[in-house]
Amino acid sequence: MGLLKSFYRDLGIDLGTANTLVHLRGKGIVVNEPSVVAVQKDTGKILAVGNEAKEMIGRTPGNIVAIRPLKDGVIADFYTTQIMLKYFMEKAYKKSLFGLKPRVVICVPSGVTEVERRAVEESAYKAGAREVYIMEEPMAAAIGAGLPIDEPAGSMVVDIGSGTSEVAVISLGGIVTSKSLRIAGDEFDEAISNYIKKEYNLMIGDRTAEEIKINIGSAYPLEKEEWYEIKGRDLITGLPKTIKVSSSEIRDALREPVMAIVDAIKQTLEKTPPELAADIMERGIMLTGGGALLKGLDKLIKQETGLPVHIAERPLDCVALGAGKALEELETLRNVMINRSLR
Ligand SMILES: Nc1ncnc2c1ncn2[C@@H]1O[C@H](COP(=O)(O)OP(=O)(O)OP(=O)(O)O)[C@@H](O)[C@H]1O
Repeated sequence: MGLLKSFYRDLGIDLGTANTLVHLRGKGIVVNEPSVVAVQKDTGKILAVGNEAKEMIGRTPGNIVAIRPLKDGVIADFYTTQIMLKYFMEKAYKKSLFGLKPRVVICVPSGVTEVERRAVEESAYKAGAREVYIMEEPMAAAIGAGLPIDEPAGSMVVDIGSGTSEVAVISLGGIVTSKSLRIAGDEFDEAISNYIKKEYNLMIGDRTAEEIKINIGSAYPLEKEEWYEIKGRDLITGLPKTIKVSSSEIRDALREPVMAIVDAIKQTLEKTPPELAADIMERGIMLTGGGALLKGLDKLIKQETGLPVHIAERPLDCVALGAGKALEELETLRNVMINRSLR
């Protein structure tokens, strides 16, 4: 196979806590599935991965459990991550990886330890990669959002995923200053569950909490406040119960984790060299990741920082698009990788 043809096997992977996206060179994003694996409890046998696994949960006998092998953006279960990664890579090619041995760019949160980074690298090799490049998520997000990362000017990207939020200032292809916090979409869901439990004695599931967040969750007062009906289990009677919650209640419930992200942005701005801060004042802050879709988050950040705030065109796809682009322009963007290793 010719060198050029072999490049078309390159994969850019956003191995996310909630979703994994795979970008295949020349094709775009070809896999976008939940980072979930269905496992038989007693035998530990893996029954399904991704969409299929998510669909199985709750609809099958109780001995099948859902595992999210990543927690807070890092690998919590190495073996399951490796199986999941292999499945998604094969799905990207629509065939077995046997003999393909692709080059892979895979993204990790900027705050990870050496051990956590190596675990990601190792799982990609075990899944069948030939060459692995590790890239920091905010860098990939910035490239995917179309920010001019190699210019000698400062750009700020805030990537809010489900496990981690990353704030970074980028200039000349490098991260100048950054902050990574393990507060993101999952903590928003948890804050909603806790609020409903405390105020209404109602137990709700993770999916319901996420549904509430997506439907009526907000960070800034809405033009028209909304109501949402939810079903759960009454903690006192043990019986099913339905209640209605308002968007303003949910906004209050979300205040703490949302403000933690706003504070991280402010702290990063304080550490930013003045020239780059001046660039950011002009260009504004770019929001990426699913959390960027929380209603009014852009308005709140604008109010709190006084800076213009933009939401990326495809916030959920930015990291995978950026990883894919980095592979396409490997020669010019090589310096944006943390490391490259060959087997
Ligand atoms: N419309 C929306 N409003 C608020 N949150 C949303 C919306 N759509 C998706 N989300 C949230 O975005 C998060 C998923 O985002 P994303 O796919 O960028 O994260 P990830 O890459 O899986 O996580 P991480 O980068 O932390 O590993 C989830 O918490 C999801 O609930």
